[in-house]
Order: sequence, then structure tokens, then C-alpha cells
Amino acid sequence: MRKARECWNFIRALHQGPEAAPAPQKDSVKRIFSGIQPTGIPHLGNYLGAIESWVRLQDEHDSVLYSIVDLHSITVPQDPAILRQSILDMTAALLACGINPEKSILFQQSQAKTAKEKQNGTMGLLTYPVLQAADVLLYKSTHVPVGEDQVQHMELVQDLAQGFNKKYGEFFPVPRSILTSMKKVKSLRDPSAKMSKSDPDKLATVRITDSPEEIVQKFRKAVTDFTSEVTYEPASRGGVSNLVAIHAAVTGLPVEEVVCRSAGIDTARYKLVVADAVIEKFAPIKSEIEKLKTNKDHLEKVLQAGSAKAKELAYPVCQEVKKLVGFL
Ligand SMILES: Nc1ncnc2c1ncn2[C@@H]1O[C@H](COP(=O)(O)OC(=O)[C@@H](N)Cc2c[nH]c3ccccc23)[C@@H](O)[C@H]1O
Repeated sequence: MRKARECWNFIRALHQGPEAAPAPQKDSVKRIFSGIQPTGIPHLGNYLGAIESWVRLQDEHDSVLYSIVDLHSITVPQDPAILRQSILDMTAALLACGINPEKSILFQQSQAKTAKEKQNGTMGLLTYPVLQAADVLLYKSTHVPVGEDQVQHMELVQDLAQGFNKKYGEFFPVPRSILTSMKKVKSLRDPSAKMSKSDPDKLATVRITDSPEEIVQKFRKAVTDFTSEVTYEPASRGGVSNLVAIHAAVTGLPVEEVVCRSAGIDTARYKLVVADAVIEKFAPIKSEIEKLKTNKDHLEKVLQAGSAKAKELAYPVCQEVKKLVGFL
């Protein structure tokens, strides 16, 4: 009874809503940067932990860069033809998710980083976390929207920026991570692990392009516990709480309301409700990906234009770094 009243109060407060929000002002001081590996199709974790906030940030800020980090992907062996195709597929996926090349610079890492710097390319640059630091610092980025798994890499980026500034004077902004409430979407098969592209259990990871049948099957098999009620208690009920968090994120509703709405449904039925919400969210993205993939020319042009813009931003930073260090 108390729960029902709390739910009702909550929903009423929600519907009264805030005053009409003023049109968002773009922030021109911050520079947003982030990256994604091209290998494999983006999954629910990539989408809710990163890509969805990338789309929002390009509306809020003037200077936004998103990199398809092909150099990072060659830390494991890649077939060149497949890698080339994966870069275009990732471009199509990001555009379909709402990345707009008019609002943000979408580019291929290898095309923007090495072109003017060929003579200085070293193996050191290709060691993973240092390469990630170079990505961020090359554009004097101030904010980096990422999932929780990247926080450690970001700490190294912050250390390197501070170390450089200490030696050569204040030059790099110390970049901050931006994390969303979905900073760690969990595996559907093991709620203690993050959802990951490389999970050997195919049922653990929901990809943006999965068919409705595959999505239903994966949620149906999602690991929960023996309590049938739907609650949000991440510490003690990781599995069902992950489902609630996903459900809230894809519907845009607060977690509390999602829990209210599922009162009386058991977890087995709830899994199908969440699957349906995910199918509905991904359906338009999936069909846009299919459309974009038929226009390879367009995808290549987007990347070329993005790489040219990224290079333009990187060049003066590189020159200044060289001057500060004593190379010029
Ligand atoms: N289960 C999950 N829950 C929430 N978020 C998740 C989940 N899985 C992945 N992510 C986030 O998705 C983004 C891309 O993942 P990558 O593994 O390609 O992301 C990576 O491999 C990076 N090293 C790419 C990179 C290279 N240079 C950079 C510079 C800045 C930021 C990022 C980069 C990431 O934000 C990642 O945190």
C-alpha cells in the first residue's frame, strides 16, 4: 500500500514537470573528445555508456570530436580487408545512432594522427594507454565521455598532462571523464562483469544490429536470482537491477518509475518487457545502419572531411608542443 502511494506521488511529481527549459546555450570553452574501436558491432554498453551521451554533447558544445580508433584495434591481429570494412561499418553505426558530422568532427584516428607526423611515428605511440593519452591531448580536450572501464586510462592521461605542464608550463587542460548513470552496463550472463564485445558467451552481449528474436532470446536467458519481484538493488540483486537500469535508459524514464510500472510482474515476464523496449529503441537505428551501409561513398567522404578538420586542430598543438620541448 505504502509502495503504491509512493509510486503515485512520484509519478504525479514527474507529470507536474519543471518550468519549460530555456533553449540550451552551446558551450565554446570546453572541447569534448572520445573514441571507439571499430572492431565489432557496438553493443548496449557502448550505446548507453558512451554513444548516447556523445549525441547529446554535440548539441551542447561547439567543439566536439569523435574518433574511430583503428590504431588501437591493431593491438590484436586484424585482417586488413575486414578492418577496412569495420571502419566503414562503425561510421554507419555512429551516424545511425545520431552522430551528426555538422555538429561534431567524426574521424578515423590513423588518418588524422599520422599524416603530418609520419617522421615522428614511434612504436611508443602505439602502446595502448599512451596512444589514448595522445588522442585526448592532441586536441587539448577538456572533457572525455567514456564508460567506467576507461577511467584508469583517463587517469594516465591526467597524469601525463600534469607532468607536461609541470615541466613546460601550463599548456594542456587536465581532461575530465564524463560518466553517465550507465557507466557500466553488465553482462546479461554475469552481472558482476561488464557487457563486452569480446565476451565468448554470445548470450551475454546485445548488439545494436541483433534481430528481435536474438534480443528476446538473450534477455530471456539473462541471469537473475530466485526472487520474482522486480526491484532495483544493484548491490544485492545485480542481475535484475541491470535489467531495470537498461529498461530505464532505453525508455528515458527514471529507475523509480520503471520499478513502479513493473509492480506485480515477475522477473520472467519482466525480461520480455525489457527486451521489447530494447527492440523498439534499436529498430530505427538498425534500419538506418542498413541504409547507410549501401552508400560507401558517403561514409568515406564523412571520414575524409572529419580527418581533415581533426588534423587542422591537431597541427598547431603539435607545433607548440615541439617548441616547448625544444624540437623547434
Ligand atoms: N559495458 C559497458 N558499459 C558502459 N560503457 C561501456 C561498456 N563497454 C564499453 N563501454 C564504453 O564504450 C566506449 C567505446 O568502447 P571501446 O572499448 O571501443 O573503447 C576503447 O577501447 C577506448 N580505449 C577507445 C579510445 C581510444 N582513444 C580514446 C580517447 C578517449 C576516449 C576513448 C578512447 C568507451 O567509452 C567504453 O567505456
